[in-house]
Amino acid sequence: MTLNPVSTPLWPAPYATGAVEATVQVPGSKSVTNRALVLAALAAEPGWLRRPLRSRDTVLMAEALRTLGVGIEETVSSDSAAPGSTLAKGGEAWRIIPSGLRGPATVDVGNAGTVMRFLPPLATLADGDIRFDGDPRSYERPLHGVIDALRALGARIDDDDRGSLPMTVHGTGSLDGGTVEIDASSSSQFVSALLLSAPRFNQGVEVRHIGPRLPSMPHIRMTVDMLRRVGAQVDEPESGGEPNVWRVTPGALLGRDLTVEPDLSNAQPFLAAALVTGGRVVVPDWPAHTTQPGDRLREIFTTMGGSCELTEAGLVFTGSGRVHGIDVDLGEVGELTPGIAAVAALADGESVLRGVAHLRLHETDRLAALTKEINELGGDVTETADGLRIRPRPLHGGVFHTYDDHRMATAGAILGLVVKGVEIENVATTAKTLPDFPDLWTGMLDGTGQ
Ligand SMILES: O=C(O)C1=C[C@@H](OP(=O)(O)O)[C@@H](O)[C@H](O)C1
Ligand SMILES: C=C(OP(=O)(O)O)C(=O)O
Repeated sequence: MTLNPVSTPLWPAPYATGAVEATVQVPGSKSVTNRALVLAALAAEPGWLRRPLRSRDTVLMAEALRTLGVGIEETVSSDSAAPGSTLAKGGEAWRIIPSGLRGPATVDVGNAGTVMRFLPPLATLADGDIRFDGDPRSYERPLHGVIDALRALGARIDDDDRGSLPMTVHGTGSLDGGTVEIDASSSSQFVSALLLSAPRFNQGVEVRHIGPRLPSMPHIRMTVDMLRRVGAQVDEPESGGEPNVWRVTPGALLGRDLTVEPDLSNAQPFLAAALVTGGRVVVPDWPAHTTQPGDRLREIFTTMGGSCELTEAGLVFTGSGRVHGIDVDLGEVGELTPGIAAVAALADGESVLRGVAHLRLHETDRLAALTKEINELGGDVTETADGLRIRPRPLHGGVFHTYDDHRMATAGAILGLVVKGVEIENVATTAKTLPDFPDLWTGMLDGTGQ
């Protein structure tokens, strides 16, 4: 793929003149918010979503569901935490009122993998035609697994034989469901998409992954866990089922009251700030148990030189002043790769990041983008067949292009903390999952003496 840097406003990445010391309240998880919206829309009764993430990806999901007839009422309450929750008080709560799904309608997926993959199965349950369109990049991201599977399960989809967007799902109000084989090696979201709507398919679903290694298993665990919490019956490999096979039984879903955890993958740049400056960052409300892949940062950033402790105040992450290289398979936690690559470029030794070939089909070709942008600041990164080899070298300032990728922008900001003169092109792209990023970042540095 050719990377075309575009010319948009530059954001001078703040330089930290000392060790970062801060507490950062990280907004809610994109993956939890968008799963919860889909499950609530399919439920048999209204539900609540507290402290949802409000970002481009989640607003696109909410807007799409509204277009299909679902009621989503937004309230700002003085106490949006569920009773008994340890989460700080205040924030938003969304009430989701399911109703018969209907077309004709057009869904804008933007460049949200969760919207473009999770909603076509739901659209088969709508009465009428649902057209899906999105950003130019959404046309290039893999969707064939969802389209082919839905056809095999009884849906009619018009995609002009492209296997990608734009496309129209001709909803008939129901889907047979049944057994389907898919190759989900390019995105775990194919599996999650089919499972999430399956309780409403006439026969439920049996999804069999056939093909090379499936990425992002924690995200599939999150899907299974959230389905079970709303009353669905799911059989899966990790509870004694057949490897690579998931089964969902048809049945009504409950309307729940769910409080969204902070987005642990979006906690990454803040933890990285402590790591690369030898400082200390506290992330309140870090869950003791979670399916979020970002929880792996505790182990990965400890190997890279920091230490962490889960306390009443949240996760306390402390840098040691040294950053070490790492040899790690990130296949399960691919979305952490850009931030780990940025830290690795500042380490005292070589890093090899493996198992993430599928990142070439994320928001941008992340392997090419990281290689090009870190090298343009003086780095030495090479692409391997399934990842990156990073040999740290002294870096210098320059423009860090982001290619409409939120995680490229936050990776550039990590570098800018310790490399003077880094300018991030289009930092606004962080709005995909973390709209307040520039303010959160400068707020973190207030008092650090930048
Ligand atoms: O299901 C989800 O919420 C996600 C699954 C992963 O997708 P892939 O399996 O396509 O990498 C991850 O990278 C993405 O950020 C979110
Ligand atoms: C890959 C990502 O997003 P998406 O949900 O669009 O796939 C990501 O957030 O890193």
